[in-house]
Amino acid sequence: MSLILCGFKSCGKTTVGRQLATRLNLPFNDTDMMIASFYSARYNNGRQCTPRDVFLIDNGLLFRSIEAEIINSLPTTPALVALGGSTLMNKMNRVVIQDKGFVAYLYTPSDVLWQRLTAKDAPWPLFLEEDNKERFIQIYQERRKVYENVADTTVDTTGKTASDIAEELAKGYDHGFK
Ligand SMILES: Nc1ncnc2c1ncn2[C@@H]1O[C@H](COP(=O)(O)OP(=O)(O)OP(=O)(O)O)[C@@H](O)[C@H]1O
Ligand SMILES: O=C(O)C1=C[C@@H](O)[C@@H](O)[C@H](O)C1
Ligand SMILES: [Mg+2]
Repeated sequence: MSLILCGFKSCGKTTVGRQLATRLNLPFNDTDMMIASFYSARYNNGRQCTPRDVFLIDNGLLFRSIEAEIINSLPTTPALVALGGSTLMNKMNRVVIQDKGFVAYLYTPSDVLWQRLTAKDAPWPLFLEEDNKERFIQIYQERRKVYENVADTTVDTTGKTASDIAEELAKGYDHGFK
């Protein structure tokens, strides 16, 4: 069974996912990184770039279209998948993902996320022109409902280290999430 991590930007999908993949001995598929690799190979003569670079090309349009392809081509064999923060805002992606494996939502309180997002040198593209907390809270609440609807389980990450969260999920995986 594949285990798929979803949640808001900076909740820890990549950090936890990498540790969990090692712990469960599963291949790690981080869709944001796959988008950047796909773009580098197909459009950038193999020159490396970040997911953010791809996002900034046309305010996310190309990013979204590559993302949909990547989601469709995720392996059918067991893997650990870390999604992007907005992957599940697309209905087709939601349908495909729910069919690909067991989805875990990493719930993180908005204040913790706000701190992480505003502490970064490279802010989230959507915030480049709208760097205000009210807008962030609105997006947070909209997305939270979607994550909760899609996910098969929720892990409250409050006060936990990435390795605590990875261990909690690894135990759930080992027991078939019963
Ligand atoms: N449980 C945690 N406690 C403290 N810091 C954390 C925790 N999980 C992740 N972080 C930190 O938060 C930041 C964002 O983590 P990460 O990149 O894993 O998030 P993400 O969900 O993959 O974000 P994105 O949606 O941008 O891919 C990193 O600096 C990471 O070290
Ligand atoms: O929350 C978002 O809107 C995003 C989160 C990242 O993981 C990337 O998928 C991209 O930067 C968009
Ligand atoms: Mg990530």
